Amino acid sequence: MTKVAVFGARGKMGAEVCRAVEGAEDLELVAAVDAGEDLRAAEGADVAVDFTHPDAVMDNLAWCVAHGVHAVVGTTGFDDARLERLRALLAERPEVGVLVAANFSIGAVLMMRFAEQAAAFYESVEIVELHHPGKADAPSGTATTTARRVAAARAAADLPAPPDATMQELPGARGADVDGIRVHGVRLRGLVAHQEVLLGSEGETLTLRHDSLDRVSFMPGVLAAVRAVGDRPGLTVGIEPVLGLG
Ligand SMILES: NC(=O)C1=CN([C@@H]2O[C@H](COP(=O)(O)OP(=O)(O)OC[C@H]3O[C@@H](n4cnc5c(N)ncnc54)[C@H](OP(=O)(O)O)[C@@H]3O)[C@@H](O)[C@H]2O)C=CC1
Ligand SMILES: O=C(O)C1=N[C@H](C(=O)O)C[C@H](O)C1
Repeated sequence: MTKVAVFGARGKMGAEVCRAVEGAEDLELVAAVDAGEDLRAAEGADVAVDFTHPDAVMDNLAWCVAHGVHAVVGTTGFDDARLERLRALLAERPEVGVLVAANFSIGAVLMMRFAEQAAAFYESVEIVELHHPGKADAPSGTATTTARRVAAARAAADLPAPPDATMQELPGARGADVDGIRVHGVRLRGLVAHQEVLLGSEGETLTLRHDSLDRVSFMPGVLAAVRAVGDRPGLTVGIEPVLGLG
């Protein structure tokens, strides 16, 4: 049995993860910790799963690494600087594994890969992410990750910036600029987590869309990561390696 602690256990994702762990025969939920509660409840855990808040996650991970607890992290807000800090923490405890993923749903992982593959073939690309109105961060971690991967693929293909004649705009009208890719955010009651990648060239467009209609969509990826992280010392970014996607 792998002993699992959940941080953010009373949140939307944390509660779903607690249910998924309790329903898995090879996993045991040993701690369910929420804001203001003592992380020491997780001391006996093999793996901690963090779905908290971008402001809280780094302290939680510092605690995990210091206590030799592997971690699976869904909380967003990981830029290069944060990943570097995490690598530095892990260098002190090289036996510990931490897996950070912007999105644990299989469809979203595939969407990001397909967008990266298509990027070199289209002059234009923009991303629209659509989420529930309780989301704290914008753009979403998934949209930011997608934009960075698309931008890298375009750069590798020597593509110039997407065409855009805008000379005059209200602030925000053209979305956020992530590595030169425009990302637009929608917050709407009734939504869970959705994204469209719009690609266009002369005479055609390609739209890649993914919808998480229920938070159960993230659970197969989270459980696969929980089962794998103990055998992956150091930092793993994304769930592709765990899914055998290379
Ligand atoms: N990678 C992925 O596949 C996914 C990632 N996410 C990300 O996961 C994060 C959480 O999302 P969601 O569940 O919707 O958010 P919620 O606000 O519903 O849940 C977050 C929970 O964490 C609690 N919390 C805050 N600080 C701490 C702390 N220091 N220790 C323990 N618990 C804490 C919050 O308590 P309180 O409300 O009292 O502050 C709340 O109960 C977000 O960053 C989101 O973007 C979401 C879905 C999928
Ligand atoms: O806050 C959410 O809900 C989600 N957050 C992640 C993100 O920011 O990409 C993953 C998914 O989009 C749901």
